[in-house]
Amino acid sequence: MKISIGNDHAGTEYKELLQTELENWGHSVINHGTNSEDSVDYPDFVHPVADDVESKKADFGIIICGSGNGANMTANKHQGVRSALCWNVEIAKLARSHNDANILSIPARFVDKDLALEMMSAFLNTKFEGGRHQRRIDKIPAKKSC
Ligand SMILES: O=C(CO)[C@H](O)[C@H](O)[C@H](O)COP(=O)(O)O
Repeated sequence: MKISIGNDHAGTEYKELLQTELENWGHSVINHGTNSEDSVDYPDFVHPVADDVESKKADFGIIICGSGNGANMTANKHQGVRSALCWNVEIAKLARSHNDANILSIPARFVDKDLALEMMSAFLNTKFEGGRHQRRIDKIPAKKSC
């Protein structure tokens, strides 16, 4: 699969680890993240990932910042993006099986590296269940007021 990845300075070390693992698993990675630990602004590195997912240039996105929240909020501004902030393996599986999430947001300062890898594996290997969950995600987009 094609995976687009983005991170700020808080996620650089995790990005390097996750990118290496993704490539070992045979995926191709588009790296939009900073490669330095110098302070940067997460939207600059997350919007390109959401663009890739929105345009279907990538199958999935992985975004990493300190708490995962800023990255997640940024990604969810894009149409067709469902970004999920995850902090354990079960939540990462549910984000796919129930929410059909297409971006995984990882809080690098609150999960260790092994857990980040396990969540990424669970996320990429879990299928959307459809059915009642499809009906619900169809209702997520905000309706325009008159
Ligand atoms: O903005 C964030 C929270 O949603 C990200 O976690 C950032 O990584 C964090 O705010 C960066 O903080 P820093 O003190 O500038 O390193």
